[in-house]
Amino acid sequence: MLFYKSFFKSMERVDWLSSNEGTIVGRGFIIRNVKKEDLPKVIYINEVTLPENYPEYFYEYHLDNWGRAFFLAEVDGRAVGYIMNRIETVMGLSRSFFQKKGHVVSIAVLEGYRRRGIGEALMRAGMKSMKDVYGAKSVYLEVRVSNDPAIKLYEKLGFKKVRVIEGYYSDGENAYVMEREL
Ligand SMILES: CC(=O)SCCNC(=O)CCNC(=O)[C@H](O)C(C)(C)COP(=O)(O)OP(=O)(O)OC[C@H]1O[C@@H](n2cnc3c(N)ncnc32)[C@H](O)[C@@H]1OP(=O)(O)O
Ligand SMILES: [Zn+2]
Repeated sequence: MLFYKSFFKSMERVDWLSSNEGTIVGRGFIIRNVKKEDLPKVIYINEVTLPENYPEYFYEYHLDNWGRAFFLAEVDGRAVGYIMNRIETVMGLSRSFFQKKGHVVSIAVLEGYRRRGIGEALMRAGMKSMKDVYGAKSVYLEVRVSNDPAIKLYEKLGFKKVRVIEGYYSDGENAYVMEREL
């Protein structure tokens, strides 16, 4: 499948061992698209890792509309991480007037499975899909100003802090908006 072949080539780290239809295989983990029956696992990971939680229909809405940019990471058959994205149409100042922008809505990896490349692989899979499948020209996200691990991950992938949103989170914490071209 061309999509996964070019994804394979685009990896900077050489930790992709093989790939086949619908599945990307990394070192000790696989990344694959989320199916409806996976949503309880995604919701579980979200609830144990992040204070930003959503009703089930919110996940279903993203799965129904941008399911090819919604990924699950598994280790030995256990769901350990996910990335949920959406595509928004914005008015661009250059190129075409209306431009598609990817939005990383939520990403998380279970605590015991961090620092082994899963978050980065989820981000790369999501960005690749938002660009190749959905035609996004850029991607952005919000992140707590105190969330160093996530900010480091995004900076490693070329995201830049573009602005601060005061009091973005329900506990009053500010968010950085971070963005990069695709
Ligand atoms: C848009 C949003 O969803 S914002 C909220 C983001 N999600 C969360 O904060 C949930 C809790 N945190 C997590 O789930 C994880 O820490 C994540 C998703 C941020 C990162 O997932 P991981 O699988 O640990 O990331 P991964 O191992 O791929 O790290 C990739 C790079 O990110 C950076 N990084 C990740 N974690 C850290 C850390 N704790 N300290 C410093 N740098 C880090 C490093 O540059 C790392 O590369 P390296 O290992 O070669 O140094
Ligand atoms: Zn957001």
